[in-house]
Amino acid sequence: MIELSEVTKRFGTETAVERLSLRVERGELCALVGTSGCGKSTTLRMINRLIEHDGGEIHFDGRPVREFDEQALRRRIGYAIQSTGLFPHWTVARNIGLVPRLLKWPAARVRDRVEELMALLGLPLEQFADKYPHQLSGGQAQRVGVARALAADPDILLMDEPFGALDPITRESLQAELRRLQARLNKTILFVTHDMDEALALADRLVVMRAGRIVQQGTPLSLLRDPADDFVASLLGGEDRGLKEAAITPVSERMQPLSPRLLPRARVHRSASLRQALSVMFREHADRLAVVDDDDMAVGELSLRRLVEGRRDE
Ligand SMILES: Nc1ncnc2c1ncn2[C@@H]1O[C@H](COP(=O)(O)OP(=O)(O)OP(=O)(O)O)[C@@H](O)[C@H]1O
Repeated sequence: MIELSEVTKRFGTETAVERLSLRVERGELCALVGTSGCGKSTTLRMINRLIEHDGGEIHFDGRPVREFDEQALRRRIGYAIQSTGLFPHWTVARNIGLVPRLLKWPAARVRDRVEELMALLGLPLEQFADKYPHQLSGGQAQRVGVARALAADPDILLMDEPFGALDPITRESLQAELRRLQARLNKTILFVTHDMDEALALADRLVVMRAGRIVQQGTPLSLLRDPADDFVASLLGGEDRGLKEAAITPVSERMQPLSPRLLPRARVHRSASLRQALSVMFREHADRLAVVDDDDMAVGELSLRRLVEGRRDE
């Protein structure tokens, strides 16, 4: 879907990205992480040619991006950024319909698409369609930005901290929306974030960059368990790595069958994370939990020992 081979970008004498090779497969959600200034945004912007690369090759759908007409390329690649980039004098509906209108979709189809996206992103039409960006909260504006990026149904979404600067609750609900969209629409997403928990929770693949290069890539679990060096280990959370691993491992993976022993009162849902289970144990002073389903029926149990040692028998 997107393939970067030995891509380099220099700004004057400074090398922002150096011989970077990366392949993002169709339907994959890939997160770029790394310290400030390591070249994440530059990498993203070279893909849709907001920045031209100096060396190497970038392919989109099997063709070098240089061969595409720039505007045509950008209409096929959704782009959402933290500052949203909405046009201030346009209504929400007009902002969302921008790319479909540029693609000369008939007016009725544009209208239907805008309505569909507003519903998808939890922006009720009556309430938001005619508002202007300055009348929106930060989180609502970011939803509009994501809706606009999705409007022409691009196969690829590039997202540069689209949920930055949001409170944790709004952020979590937008992350959940992104996961749903990803599952439903099978988009290829390349995502830049500073929030390691966000990257670990959302990404199929994590790509760690340092000084313009990739230092390690793999699934969140593989990187947490086996960071290539101290830099990766500390970026992923240092001594908190264990808890971060627990946060992305569901209880259902470690749960044991119900034993004949009396079921503990403290309980946790089967879809909760091991980190949440640990938190319940800590709060309830319990070393064993009942694992329950949506109907609050016990479907298994989880001991502290099993939670902690689970990996031994994997
Ligand atoms: N237009 C530009 N002109 C000159 N230097 C630039 C330009 N854009 C980026 N750079 C430099 O290139 C390097 C990489 O920048 P980039 O924005 O890609 O980093 P980043 O990893 O996205 O950083 P952050 O996490 O802080 O957003 C930085 O050192 C930056 O100063």
